[in-house]
Amino acid sequence: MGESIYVTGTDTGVGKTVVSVALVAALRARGLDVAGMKPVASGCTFNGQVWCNTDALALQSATSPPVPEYALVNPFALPEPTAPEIAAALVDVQLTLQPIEHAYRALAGSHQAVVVEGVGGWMAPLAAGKDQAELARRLGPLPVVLVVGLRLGCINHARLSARAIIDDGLELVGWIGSAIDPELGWPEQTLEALRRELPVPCLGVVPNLGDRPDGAERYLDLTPWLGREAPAGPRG
Ligand SMILES: Nc1ncnc2c1ncn2[C@@H]1O[C@H](COP(=O)(O)OP(=O)(O)OP(=O)(O)O)[C@@H](O)[C@H]1O
Ligand SMILES: C[C@H](N)[C@H](N)CCCCCC(=O)O
Ligand SMILES: [Mg+2]
Repeated sequence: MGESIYVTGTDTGVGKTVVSVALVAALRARGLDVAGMKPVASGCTFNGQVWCNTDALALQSATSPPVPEYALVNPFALPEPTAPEIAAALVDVQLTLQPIEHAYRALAGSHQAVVVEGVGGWMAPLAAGKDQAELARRLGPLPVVLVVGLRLGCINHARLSARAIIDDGLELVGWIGSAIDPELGWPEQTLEALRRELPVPCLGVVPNLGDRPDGAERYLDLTPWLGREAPAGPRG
């Protein structure tokens, strides 16, 4: 389970799903059986049987066989596209960590690694008083990767996020840029500033891939993460 990871981002809509799917593919290319997971998804549609979310479906289809049932990939499927605590309250759901841990353990039992996509940015709570840090800790602790959506303002958001993850006592193994804004001015200089200011290595920069951002794994280099000296202690 040394290759399992928690994927967070500088905000919502910054490329976490694009990168999470790419991480599943990149780890599979290294010969591992890998599952993707989106424990809490707000913004779901009813397919006639269950509520489901496009991020979770993308992660489920990226998963190595045996493909797990949807409820393991996404234990909390909340209809409205808003903060989880609001989305949960709207359908009278109590969001707790236990069902997420149960689903994660099941995935980790059938696969060698699990890529877990978080919700929004790092400080978006899962529920009142329940931070994502608590979940990442409980699932491992899992190491964390930060997806930086490359747009104006991302240097500040990336530095704040990195500081918060490290302050929360989690291991931040690297960051990955995703070029969500094709109009961003001075992209190379922005990347240079991110490389200089962030205290962890860059594991890749996904260029703007247009309307169908598939195949992002070819822009990742996981060596600084997987080749690192892992800290002692329990791992997810
Ligand atoms: N490198 C890229 N090239 C082109 N489009 C991209 C790229 N990265 C992300 N996008 C697009 O930006 C949008 C947001 O990306 P994505 O859904 O991965 O973000 P997210 O952080 O997972 O969002 P959420 O918080 O809703 O889970 C999507 O439409 C996605 O296709
Ligand atoms: C609906 C959206 N795509 C995400 N699933 C939820 C983002 C929650 C962000 C909460 C916040 O930080 O204000
Ligand atoms: Mg997503």
